[in-house]
Amino acid sequence: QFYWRRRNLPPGPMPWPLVGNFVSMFYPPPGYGAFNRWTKKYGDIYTFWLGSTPYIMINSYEKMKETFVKDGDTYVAKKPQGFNEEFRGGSYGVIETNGEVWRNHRRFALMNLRDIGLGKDLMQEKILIEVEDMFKDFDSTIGSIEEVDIPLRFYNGVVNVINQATLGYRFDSENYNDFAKLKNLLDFQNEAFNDPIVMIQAFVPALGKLFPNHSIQKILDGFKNDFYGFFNEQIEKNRKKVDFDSEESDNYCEAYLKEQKKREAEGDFESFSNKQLSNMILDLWFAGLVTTTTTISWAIAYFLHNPEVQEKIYEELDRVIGGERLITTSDKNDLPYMNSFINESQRCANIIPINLFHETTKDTTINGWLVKAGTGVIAQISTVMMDEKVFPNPEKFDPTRYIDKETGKFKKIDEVLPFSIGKRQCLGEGLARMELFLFISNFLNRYKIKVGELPSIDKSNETTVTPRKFNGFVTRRYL
Ligand code: HEM
Repeated sequence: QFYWRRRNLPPGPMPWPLVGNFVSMFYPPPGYGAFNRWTKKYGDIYTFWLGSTPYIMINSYEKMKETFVKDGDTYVAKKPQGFNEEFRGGSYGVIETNGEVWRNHRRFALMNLRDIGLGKDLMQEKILIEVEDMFKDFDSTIGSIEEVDIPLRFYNGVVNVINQATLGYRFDSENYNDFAKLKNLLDFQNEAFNDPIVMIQAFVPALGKLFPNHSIQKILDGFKNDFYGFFNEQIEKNRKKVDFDSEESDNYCEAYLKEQKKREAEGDFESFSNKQLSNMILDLWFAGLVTTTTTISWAIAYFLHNPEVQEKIYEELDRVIGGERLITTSDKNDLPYMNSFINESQRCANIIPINLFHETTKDTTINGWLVKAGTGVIAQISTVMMDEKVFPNPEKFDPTRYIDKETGKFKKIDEVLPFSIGKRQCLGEGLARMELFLFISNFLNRYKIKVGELPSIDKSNETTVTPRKFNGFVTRRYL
């Protein structure tokens, strides 16, 4: 059957019965090796099978532009995944929905992010409050003989940014227990999905029955009530506080509840439902938290591994900032090396070894192959970010790749696309970029870091790219 179906698809690695190419993807983990190998062998378009579903992989920036950008509407849909709909109780949220639901809610979320301050200085102010809180926390550890968990401090800050943006409040000492409970759930979920037997069930659900202790359904059931319970409780608290007469909203939930009321008054009880709201908050929370914190932890790990990078960063900060004042986005253009460092961290951390699963919305042609509507397609960003033609010696961490030799300014390279490409490009890109810049530059400006043991930057022991864990000491640079 595979043989028959493969005849009409771009050539690629031979799939195995039941699992397709899933197993080979982990030789070696987390998958870059296999995708690179196949790109070299079959070119920038080939077919990869997950279980019995084929996905056409797009592996160069040029082809991504031809498909996901120039013909965006054909590549806009996500391929529905059964386990996801079962978890949510239907098709809800923004990450996995299609058509009108997706379009309306993506637009509304983007508009709201802008309104609550992304386009103005308001979002920056909120992030800088978290930066200062992180400073207080780090400062209190100075002189202690115990090493501190450095990535955890960033995690706390990023959680507060996303919680402020979605629900309008931050976690502090008074509600720390809520946060601790939530963090346990998130850690549990992250670890569970690092197990290949769990991951493959997303594509071959029947395998769950063979491995009852690793059943994806059991794992999802284990935390879904707690997650929805937490978000629903916060939504109801918010509902009680909303001033429905005011046009201004301070967070996503408040704006949503106002829109809901407006639509209900017009007889529309469907499009802004309560269930959609809890799923939207879940999506924004999940998509925004792990990605950003994982990237920051890798950036600090690369910093620790590269003394020459440390020197250049400190030299630029001393020259341009020259003291402990807070760095803001208005300093961004004057810190080309810092921007290059963050860019290279995103490229090398390459946290999404296989991008999200799309499908074609109509019959089309890819590289001369006729492709039917509903065929899986993936913009394989991790391969493009390791393309040795664009990034010579791609394994090397080298921020100078982005420094223009003549002007000394930051130079954008299109192939660095951690936020993906096309109509479903990351909805939180603006927020994430602001967070990465403000958290990382302010931290490195204020502190010197010393760690007993360098964090590992080897990814081959895990099936996904997980946050780096490390402890160390910090001291103030200017005191
Ligand atoms: C360093 C941080 C981040 C990275 C690397 C990242 C990366 C990505 C990628 C690769 C996609 C998939 C796009 C595709 O389907 O091709 C995506 C989608 C998405 N991201 Fe992010 N993201 C980050 C931060 C955030 C933040 C902070 C938020 C929330 C405020 C967010 C919300 C979303 C949402 C909602 C989607 C789905 C968009 C849609 O389907 O229309 N992300 N992100």
